[in-house]
Formats: sequence, C-alpha cells, structure tokens
Amino acid sequence: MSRRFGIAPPSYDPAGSESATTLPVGASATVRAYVRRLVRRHRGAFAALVTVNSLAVLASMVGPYLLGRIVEGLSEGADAGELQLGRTIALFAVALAVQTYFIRQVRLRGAMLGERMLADLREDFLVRSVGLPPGVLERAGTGDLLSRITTDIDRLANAMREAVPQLAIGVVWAGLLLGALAVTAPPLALVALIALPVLLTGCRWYYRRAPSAYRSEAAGYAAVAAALAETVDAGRTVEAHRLGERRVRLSERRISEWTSWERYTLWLRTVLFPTINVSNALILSAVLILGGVFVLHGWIGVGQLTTGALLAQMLIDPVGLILRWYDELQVAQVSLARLVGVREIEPDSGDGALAPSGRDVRADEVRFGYHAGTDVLHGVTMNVPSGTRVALVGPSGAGKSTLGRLLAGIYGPRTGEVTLGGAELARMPAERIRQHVALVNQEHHVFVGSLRDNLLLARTDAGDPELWAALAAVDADGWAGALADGLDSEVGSGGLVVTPAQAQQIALARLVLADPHTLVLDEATSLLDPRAARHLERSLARVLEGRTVVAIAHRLHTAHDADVIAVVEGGRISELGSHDALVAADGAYAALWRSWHG
Ligand SMILES: Nc1ncnc2c1ncn2[C@@H]1O[C@H](COP(=O)(O)OP(=O)(O)OP(=O)(O)O)[C@@H](O)[C@H]1O
Repeated sequence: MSRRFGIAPPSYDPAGSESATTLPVGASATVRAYVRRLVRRHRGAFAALVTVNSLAVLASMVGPYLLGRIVEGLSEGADAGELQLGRTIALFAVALAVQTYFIRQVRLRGAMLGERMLADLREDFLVRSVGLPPGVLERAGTGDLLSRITTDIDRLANAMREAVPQLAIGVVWAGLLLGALAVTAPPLALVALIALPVLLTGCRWYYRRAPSAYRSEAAGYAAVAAALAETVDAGRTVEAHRLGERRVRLSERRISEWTSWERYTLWLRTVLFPTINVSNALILSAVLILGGVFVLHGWIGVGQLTTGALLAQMLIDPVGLILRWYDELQVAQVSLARLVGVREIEPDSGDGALAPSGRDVRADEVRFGYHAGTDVLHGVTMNVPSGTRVALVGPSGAGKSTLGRLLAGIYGPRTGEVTLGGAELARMPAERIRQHVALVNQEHHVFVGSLRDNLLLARTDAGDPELWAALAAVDADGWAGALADGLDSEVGSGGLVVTPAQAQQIALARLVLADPHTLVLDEATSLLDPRAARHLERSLARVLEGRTVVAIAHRLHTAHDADVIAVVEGGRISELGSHDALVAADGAYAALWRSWHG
C-alpha cells in the first residue's frame, strides 16, 4: 500500500463524511450492464467511428512505410531514379490529405456519438425520476436528486462527449499500430511490449488510489467553500456572538484537510507521469537498441527497423490518450452509478385492478419509520368515516404529518395497512389514489406556463367553464377575470408575478378540479397577512365542504371545530374523541386546550 513509500492518504475523508444519500447508488454489475446496453444501442455509430478511425490510422502509417522503403533502398545502394522519389512524395501527400480528412471525420463522429449517448442518458434518467414513487422522493428529499441531475450529469457529460469516443479511438489506434509493427517486423512488436509490465504496474498502482482520492479532494474543496460561504452568510450572527475566531479556525481546518488531499493527489501524479514517460522512452530505446542488434544479425532489414521505430514512436500518442481518458472515466463511473441507482428504484405501478369500494379511510396497526430500525409511528389504528372531520393534534415531532402522509397514500406503512373503501392504498396506483385522496400542504407552486396549464394539471380534460367555476369557488375569478389574456395569461417565473395568496388560490382551484372526496390538510401556518389569510380560509372552507377532512392542526381552533380529535404523542394515538368529550376527560388534550385558551 502507499504507506510503504511516499505520502499516505489523509486519515480524514470528506467524501466519506458527506451526508448519507437516501436514493440508492447502482452496483458495479448494474452499471456495467447499463453501459453495455448504451453501447449496443449505438453500435452503428461506434462501428462507423472505429472504421473512420482505422482509415485515419492506416493513412498515418503510409509515411513510416515509405520512409522505411527509402532507407532500405539506400542501404542497398539504389540511386534516386530507382527510389522514385517524386512518386513517393506524391503518395505521401495523398496519404496526408486522406489522414486529415478522416481525422476530421473521427472528431465529428466522436462528438456526435458522445452527444447522442448523453441525450439518451439524460432522457433515461429524467423519465425515471419523474416516475419515482412520491414516498421515495419525500423521504430522500429533493437535494440528492437535484445534485444527481445537475452535478452528476455534468460530470458525465464530459465523459460522454470526450472520454468514451477518445478511449475507443485510442484503443483502435494502439491496436492497429501494434498490428502494423507485427506485420512489418514481428520481433520489434515483441520488443515494444517490453514496456508493458512497467506501464501496467504504474497504472494499477495509480488507478487503485486515484478515483477515491479525487473524490475526497473534491469533497474537501466543497467543505472549504461551504464553511466560507456560511461564515459570510451568517456574518451578523458571527459578529454578535463573537464567533470570528472560531469560524477562522474552522476554515483553516477545512483548508488544511483539503490541501492534504491535494498534496496526496499531486503525489499520485508525480508517480504516474514519470512512469508513463519511462515506458515511452523504454519502448523507443528498446526498439532502437534491440532492433539495431537484430539488423546486425540480419534478422530484419534496416528499412524494417526505420518503419518499426517510427511506428513505435507513434504508439506514444494513443497510449497517452488511453491513460488520460481512462482517468476521466473513473470519475464518471461514480456519477453513473449514482444515476443508475435511481433507475433501480421500482417505478410506481400498483395493482390496476384494485379500486376502493367506499370512502372510509382506515389505518390498522400501522408502523412506519423513515430509517430502518427507528419507527416514527408505533402501531396506530384509526377510522375516518366518510364525511367526518378529524383533527390530529399533539406536540411537535409526534408524528402527525407522518400519519397524514400515510393516510394520503404518499407512504406505505412498514407493517399494518391503510385502506380506502377496503382497498389497500399501498397497492393502488398513485393516479387512482389521487382521484380519491389529496394531500394539501403549504407548498403552492405555480408552474411556468399559462394559468390554464396550471389548472389543467389537476384534470386534463376540463373545459374553460369548469376552470372558471373552479376559480370562482376559491374567490379567484375576480383577479383572474381582470387579466388581459384571461386563462392564457403566462404565470410563474418570467410571466405574471402572482402574490402568495393568489398562488394558494390557484392550488385550491386545482383541488376543486381534481375533486377528491378525502383531503389530508397539513395546515398552513400561514405567512400571509391576516386579511389575506381570512380571505383564504373562507375559500378553503368552501373547498372542504362535504368532504372527509383529516387536518393536521397546528392551531387548536381547527381541532375545536372537528368531529373527532386524535391526540398523537410519541407516534401513538393517546386520546380520541370529540372536543367536549376530551375536555371532560381532562387528559392531554384538555391540558393543551386550557393552556391555549387560558
Ligand atoms: N422526511 C423525513 N425524513 C426523516 N425523518 C422525518 C421526515 N419527516 C419527519 N421525520 C421525523 O419523524 C418524526 C415525526 O415527524 P412529523 O413531521 O410527522 O411530526 P409532527 O407531529 O407533524 O411535527 P410538527 O408538528 O413539528 O410538524 C420526527 O422525529 C421527524 O424528525
């Protein structure tokens, strides 16, 4: 290992301490299978690239071959006439022109192949990420997925555009040169291979350490940037608490961790590059020295030696190309594994035949946790009959939102079941669940597009009268009607800037259109001004009318109005009953009510 000589890798590994990703990372076998499929899909383009590349390499061999013939002729005492110098020069010029043409073709086709593979990869990945089950994304958070879509795709873009085509070119190039060497002077081909063990040993040593070291170096740099950015962002707090010195020490520690990885990767390169140079020198000197000996013994001609030496010299370029891009490919492999990992998540399918026969929602002995081994809900059983209003109350972190998401079918329970009209939600296709149950939370995103597009998301077949009716139901027909382009008005970033209250109305209008009979309401701890909030509550009340509502109540007056209140404490339902019954029972809810009311 590297501890035996040179610099040992730093003991602190920032790559290892990055927050654990919750989306899976593809196993090596899966990544290899994906690459094989990708190559197979583009086999025609690969074959064309190999063909034009071979033609370019073959044309490049004409020069050494012609020079070898001249040297051979001279050594046999031929005169200028016999050497046909004019014809040789013309042939050389033609070969050069052909080579130039095909090299251009190689570049063009290489770039096109790279772009096509990249487009395929992007498409594969994006299609799959859009189809991820909502629970998976909720659990993993969008950060991990976003970093895969941005950083990992960027890293792969470089590999696809350059590394894959260049590696294919390098391998074909080196192979053809070695083949030509074997045909011209078989003993010289063997001699050229003398350098191989040196090269392979050096590369093996380097590539075993380099990928993880570069990852750690990159993570170390990210940690430096994060520490500095945080210090600047939190400037006032740092000042107020006199944290300056502590922040400087933290930055210094991060910088020293990063530079120790920089030093380590530099050390790796200081071993690799000389190894490559030594192998190159070894190839050429072995061919020249041993080739000279072979000529003296008469085993090969001096012309063969000339051609052989030139071909051996030409080998340096493709070998350099292979090593350079192999390095790049190692880094890309890590990103590819992260992308392929997303493809491994089972898409949300569900049992198409499963349909609810009723509107009652039931949770039965439900246990659920976000991480293996730690449950957030510990055996919750509750019944939400159609048309009732249930309020979930309890301390922060008790599991109210989690229970709400299970009742809305976003997550499936670890054990136990949640059913709607007797049908298990976890086995129902997401599309069908959405027709019956909706989760309403505080996020009211307005997508870039027309107001109509934003509303149609909820029900693609709705006509304009229905859209206007939905807007009227949430009190939004006034401002929407005043827009110059009506439903065609562009909203979202770049278009009309809608106020937070209007965004909430658009979200509620979508809900009216989707018309689910059951709503799980993760109550908005509204950041709106009181007038807008009152306005919105009126609209919301109209939307809720006649539906089953499970409200996660952050304000107790929501609970007061509910038919049934469930007190959630430590992942269990500790009390269940109407407001009056629970106040009379004088338990946890009564205490909460008194403290809030008092
Ligand atoms: N996406 C998530 N990933 C991991 N843990 C989570 C996630 N969401 C919630 N938790 C954890 O589950 C527990 C219950 O959280 P939950 O949000 O359901 O509680 P809550 O009663 O709704 O709290 P609050 O009133 O503060 O929203 C908490 O310990 C919380 O940290």
